[in-house]
Amino acid sequence: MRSTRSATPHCGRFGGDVPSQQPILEVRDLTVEYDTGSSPVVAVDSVDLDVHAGEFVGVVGESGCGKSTLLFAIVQLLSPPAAITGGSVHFQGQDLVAMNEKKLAALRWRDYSVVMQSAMNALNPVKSIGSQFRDAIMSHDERVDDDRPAEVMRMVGIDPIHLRSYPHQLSGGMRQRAMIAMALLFTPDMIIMDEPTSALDVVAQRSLMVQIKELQQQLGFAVVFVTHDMSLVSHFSDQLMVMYAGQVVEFGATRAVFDHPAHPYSKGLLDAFPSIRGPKQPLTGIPGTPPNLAHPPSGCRFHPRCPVAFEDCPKIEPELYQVGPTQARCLLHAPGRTQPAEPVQEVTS
Ligand SMILES: Nc1ncnc2c1ncn2[C@@H]1O[C@H](COP(=O)(O)OP(=O)(O)OP(=O)(O)O)[C@@H](O)[C@H]1O
Repeated sequence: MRSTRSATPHCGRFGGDVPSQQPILEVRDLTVEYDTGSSPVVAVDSVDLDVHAGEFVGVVGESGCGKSTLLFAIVQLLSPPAAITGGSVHFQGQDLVAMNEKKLAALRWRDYSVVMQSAMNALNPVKSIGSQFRDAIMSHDERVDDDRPAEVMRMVGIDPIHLRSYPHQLSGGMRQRAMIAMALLFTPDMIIMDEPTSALDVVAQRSLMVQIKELQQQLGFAVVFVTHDMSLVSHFSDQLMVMYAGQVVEFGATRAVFDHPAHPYSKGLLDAFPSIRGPKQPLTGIPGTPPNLAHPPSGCRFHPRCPVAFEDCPKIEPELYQVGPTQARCLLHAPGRTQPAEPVQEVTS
């Protein structure tokens, strides 16, 4: 059986400190388009991301900003009309974009696993959990102890007797836990999770998140975790990537982004959910709606909704600028620029 690892402290590419080791996942300039027949929908636009061993990276943003497309592109599970049109994904130094399906299948489950939103869709309804675990084991040329399925079930808090159960015989929370158990069969180096708790009630969600975090700290795997729930990432992720309209608009240590959001969109997201720390504040949403990614706004994509937009925002495309320990794609932070006293435009709600 593969050995377990211990987590090492480190931080991401934009985190401010010097990473302690090579990233296990290096995403560079990754671009994904949906071919819609007319104008392509650029759902992921030149995204960079480094993930180090044992790191928990949260990816947040409103619905439709490209979070799931990014995850599917990283693990090479996109299907038409989506396609990677630029950039690279290296996992442990291996180029996943150039890799054939056979080699990818050998890496999946063993070196990295994927846990999606709905276990009911991911699990085969006509096979018992144990039989699906055996299929995953047998598809790899890897020796695994006979009691490993029972062991991973125990790790996620499910009685191994349920290896005999079919997915429909388990509750939603148990199915998600069973998916996570399956993801742990080979003790992978990284688990990619796309809103794994979104179908659960708040209590089950918390308990599953705590368990994921404990397992991550105990076994040392890295996690890339997509959610629209800021309170989840505030508790569990080390690094935070905020996406808007297919782009990374802010990246940094989670605490730094929460304490001092550098992008007006990050601030809007934070102001839209209740904080358990500090004084009670009225919740404010973000006015307007995310743009159509086939025709994104000119300049800064957030400018039509931004409360502090100024005259350059519709004209100049911002880059990711270093802002203290984080990076933000906002012209307010462009070198040599100063913040105007008043916004120059009305925000549409
Ligand atoms: N099959 C498709 N054809 C065209 N455009 C698509 C298709 N699937 C997704 N998109 C577009 O790609 C963009 C990104 O979608 P994606 O599902 O990755 O966003 P998301 O942030 O994960 O949203 P959610 O939180 O709702 O899952 C959206 O604007 C969406 O309209």
